[in-house]
Amino acid sequence: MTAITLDGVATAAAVKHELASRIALLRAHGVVPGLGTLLVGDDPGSKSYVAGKHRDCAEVGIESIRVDLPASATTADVRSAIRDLNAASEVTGYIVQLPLPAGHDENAMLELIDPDKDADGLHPTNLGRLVLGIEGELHSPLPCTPAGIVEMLRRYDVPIRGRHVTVIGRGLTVGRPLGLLFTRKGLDATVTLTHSRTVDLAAEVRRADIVVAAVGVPHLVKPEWIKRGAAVLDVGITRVQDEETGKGRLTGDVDPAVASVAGHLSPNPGGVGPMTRAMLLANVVKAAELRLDG
Ligand SMILES: Nc1nc2c(c(=O)[nH]1)N[C@@H](CN(C=O)c1ccc(C(=O)N[C@@H](CCC(=O)O)C(=O)O)cc1)CN2
Repeated sequence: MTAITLDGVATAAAVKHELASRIALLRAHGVVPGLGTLLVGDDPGSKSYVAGKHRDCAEVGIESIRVDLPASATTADVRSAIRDLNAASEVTGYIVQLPLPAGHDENAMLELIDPDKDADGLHPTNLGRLVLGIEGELHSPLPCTPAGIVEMLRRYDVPIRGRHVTVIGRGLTVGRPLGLLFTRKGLDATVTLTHSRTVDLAAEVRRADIVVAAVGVPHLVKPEWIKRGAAVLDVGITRVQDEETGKGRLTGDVDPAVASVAGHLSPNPGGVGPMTRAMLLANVVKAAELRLDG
């Protein structure tokens, strides 16, 4: 068996194409969607992700507003930048790029974001609505990586209802919200959320129809852990040095040999990452549409 590739680049391109016409309609009605980003420090990964988000905005017609603070920024500086973004009328939604440098309390900073401008769905009000299963009029943006994973499975017709999902990693941006999303009414999966203290990780993965690996441990997930035909989504990414070339390259949490057992496999890079970015754009557009309706 060779797994079908869950192509995040192509799927994200399709999502962006669909968004472009909605953005044109918003603009025709005088609503200009604007994404703000707040980046603190000079982590190379975060810088590259933020740059990508601004490129995506330019591609689809969303304005983007960039606020960069040096690594030496104090918590008071970050607080003040968040207050400014809450007040800026051209910013219809924004994100605080994570992780923040050591010494900043991420949860406290996320709590300062105006929930109506929370483009990442990480404010406690929006995460709370996900817990409560509130949908419809009280629009809550979903965290981008979980939303991207579900969207990709949907577009590849991978069944979710009644299926067993094992998520590796309980982080704020992926594992925790993904467990909530998959168990929501309408998606109806059964989820095992594993973490560093899980006793027999291989056994938990072996029973899964869908496996999501989001820990940042290169090639942790082995082919012998995978049920034949399962869908495997490789989210964690690590920068490693290539032994032959000595150059830096990116590697995922899933051993490439998993392709011989899985039914579907997302590459990394080129899988869930581009979908994360596409779902951020979708959140910004949705929030702008609600302004129009309201
Ligand atoms: N505020 C947030 N911070 C972080 C989030 C998030 O959703 N909100 N998620 C991750 C980082 N992230 C988005 O910010 C992100 C990660 C990866 C990609 C991506 O497109 N990756 C490419 C490879 C990119 C490269 O060459 O370095 C891929 O997978 O093909 C986009 C966004 C943590 N922080």
